[in-house]
Amino acid sequence: MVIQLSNIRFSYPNHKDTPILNIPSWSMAEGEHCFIHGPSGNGKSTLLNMLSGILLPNEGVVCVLDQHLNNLTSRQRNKFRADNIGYVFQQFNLIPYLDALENIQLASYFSSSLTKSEVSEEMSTLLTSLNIPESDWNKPVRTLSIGQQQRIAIARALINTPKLLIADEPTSALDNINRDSFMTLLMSTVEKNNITLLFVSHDMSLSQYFNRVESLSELNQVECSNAS
Ligand SMILES: Nc1ncnc2c1ncn2[C@@H]1O[C@H](COP(=O)(O)OP(=O)(O)OP(=O)(O)O)[C@@H](O)[C@H]1O
Repeated sequence: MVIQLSNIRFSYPNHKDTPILNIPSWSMAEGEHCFIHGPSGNGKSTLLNMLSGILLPNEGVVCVLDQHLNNLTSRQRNKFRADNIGYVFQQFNLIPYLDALENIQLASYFSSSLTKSEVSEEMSTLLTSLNIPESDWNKPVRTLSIGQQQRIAIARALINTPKLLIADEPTSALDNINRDSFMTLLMSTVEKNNITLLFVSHDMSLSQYFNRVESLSELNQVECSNAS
């Protein structure tokens, strides 16, 4: 299993009496493309932060790629995340004054899986396959279009050849045309690289791209709804 959650309970330290997650059991197998939907505030980002080892549960076991994240120190979890998990964020989180190559290089800096020359080669391959013309690779990303920035964010998420890709509302800043081309590109890229994909969004129209669709409120048994 790529993800295995058992008896998870989580609440934020400053809101101990407000449980956010209560997940008895949930898993994802290698190669699955899973879409989890839920309204704003019902714990999607909290779940993703737990799967990537940024947050630990108060109870239960988080197992990713056969590694119990609970057993790792925070430093080990950071390394594990850099080596194994790609992340595409809602607001891209690119550094605006750095160019495409520098933004991608930064992600590779935290992982030891590739040498410097392998990183250069892989960056060229990814940017080319994601349709970013070479003439744009050295421009500050803030001067590129939103669609191009989004594609650079995919390249950055894939540079360390992750086995698991996590996407948190990555289409929220895109118009319909850019959204559809982003989704088509994302799905063909994960398919080609045999990457397991977990994608969360409130936008149900995106579910058509996935072979597994779940509602967070069904897998999360938390008693009172946090959704706003
Ligand atoms: N650091 C925090 N401290 C305390 N409460 C938090 C913290 N982060 C999130 N929450 C609360 O936890 C609940 C779930 O938040 P979360 O961000 O996981 O939801 P979400 O489904 O991702 O929402 P959105 O779609 O709006 O991003 C919300 O009620 C939120 O207010």
